Amino acid sequence: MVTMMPKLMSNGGYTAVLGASVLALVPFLVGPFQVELVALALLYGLFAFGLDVAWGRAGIVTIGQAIFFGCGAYGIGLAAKSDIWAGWGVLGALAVSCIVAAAIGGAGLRRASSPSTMAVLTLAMALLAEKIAITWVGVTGGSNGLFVAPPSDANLYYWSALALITLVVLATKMCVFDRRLGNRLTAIRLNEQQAEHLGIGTHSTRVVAFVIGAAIATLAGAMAAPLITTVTPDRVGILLSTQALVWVALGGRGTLVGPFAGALVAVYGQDALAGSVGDYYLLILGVLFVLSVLFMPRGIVGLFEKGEYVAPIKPPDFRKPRLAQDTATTDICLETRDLVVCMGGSAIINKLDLSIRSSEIVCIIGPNGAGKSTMLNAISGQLPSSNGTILLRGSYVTGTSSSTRARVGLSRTFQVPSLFPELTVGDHMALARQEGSACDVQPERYRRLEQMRGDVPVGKLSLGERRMLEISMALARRPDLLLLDEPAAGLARNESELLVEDLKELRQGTGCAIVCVEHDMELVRKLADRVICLHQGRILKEGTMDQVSADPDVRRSYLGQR
Ligand SMILES: Nc1ncnc2c1ncn2[C@@H]1O[C@H](COP(=O)(O)OP(=O)(O)OP(=O)(O)O)[C@@H](O)[C@H]1O
Repeated sequence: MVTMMPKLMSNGGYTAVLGASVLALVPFLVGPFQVELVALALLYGLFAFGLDVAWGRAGIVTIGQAIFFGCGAYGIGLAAKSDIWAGWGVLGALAVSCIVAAAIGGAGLRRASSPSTMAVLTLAMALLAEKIAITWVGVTGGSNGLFVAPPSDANLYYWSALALITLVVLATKMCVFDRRLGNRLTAIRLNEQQAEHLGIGTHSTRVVAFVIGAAIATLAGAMAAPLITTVTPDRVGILLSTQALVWVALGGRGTLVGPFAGALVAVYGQDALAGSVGDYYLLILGVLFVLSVLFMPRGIVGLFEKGEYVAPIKPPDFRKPRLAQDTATTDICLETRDLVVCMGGSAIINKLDLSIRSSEIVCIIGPNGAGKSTMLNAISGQLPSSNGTILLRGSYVTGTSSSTRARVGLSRTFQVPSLFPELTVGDHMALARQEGSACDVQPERYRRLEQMRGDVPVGKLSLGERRMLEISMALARRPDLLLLDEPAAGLARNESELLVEDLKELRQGTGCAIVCVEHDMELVRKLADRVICLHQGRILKEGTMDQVSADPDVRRSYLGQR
């Protein structure tokens, strides 16, 4: 079995340790001023690394990351002002940062939000934080800021900073990137829709990543405060936030050393060019950002990258969440009552009553635009229903997310296979099993696909193989109900016939109920226990294929077109 996840950077941990060992020699090579400059650049790198957890790994566009860096710096400034142990300043700043990040993430990363929501929210928060820092003179010192004594021993401080950075980077790699959370972040970044349907709570996962990034930035800010010496409002502001974005883009998003490389280049560039280009340096930085996004999408590190790291996945125990139970639990697997789905002001699904038994294979047919895909989307939680109820295995799931429904036992596939670009077949299955079960039941053909094509990226698969892989992933959860949206579309006749055999083998082996939207009437005839013809969002006729196809209304509205 393939148990590897892709590819985020080459031998990341070793690179980090090797880099730290080389950097430890810096105090032997340069004077105290330069040592402090390198320390500050590395701490900016740590700040950018925190940003990269949010942006590079979780795809969260944040324009106000300096709020958290500044929070750490002000924590130390306030501790110095109050003459208390600096550790209290760090702990207080961490607590404030995590709470603020959780609040911003909770509000800005909801399912209904677009990426720009988070960008605008963090931008507004950074402007607000800067305003507060300027006006709350009694606490923050206003524009004059707070003084923090510089380190008495530059070399010792440098090594302490380096140790902290190495520790944070390795801990983040081992406890986040190489673990289940890291795999989830990869999945969400590559294909959020499929991640949801695998059962990954995309909202909570992203919020956790954002909070981790904020905590790292806070630590960086706290450690940098004695090097900055005066903590002023610009430490929480927009300029530093956008500079950090440039550092990450320049160094390489989603890599361990990229944010550090970007920060080092930028800080040293600024130092070297400050005299000659003055404020134009920011313009140069902006141009660098655009160029690196356009021509070096993986930044400086990407230029040297060969392989990427692989993280073992430990498949968890399969658990289904508890939901409110309906009183009459039967062998009914799926039930919709008076289901209404409105889009563009009209009811696409109109008071649909549907009942699917365990182990039953039901094919949904109907003319284009009848609402078949909409029905699947509403049942799987991708579309909200406007009215009515949906029960899965007797549990009310109306209004719940796709990931919750996946955890209750619903899996689905899409008209166009929804996979994770860049990942291999083995990666897909490892990810699906991480969220599902290690002992899933797969038809023979699917097992062979995984064994023989495990290392093949999905982009190189045929349509038939992609469809098989998508179904195979859906099965990793050992679902009670499998929804298939036109699984035979684009397949050759012999592939469709194999698909029928696969689905029957699956039903036989697992007792899973299957609801299959399909236009291929030959396939429907061979596969279905029951056929439902949908028309204008309502059931026009249901029964065996012979009963449905003999119905005059069905012939007029649908079969006449075929
Ligand atoms: N986002 C949307 N906003 C408004 N109307 C929509 C939207 N998506 C789909 N519709 C409409 O809903 C109706 C049902 O679409 P749906 O895709 O569910 O039909 P279908 O039965 O699956 O058709 P097909 O067999 O062609 O896939 C169509 O008339 C379509 O135009």
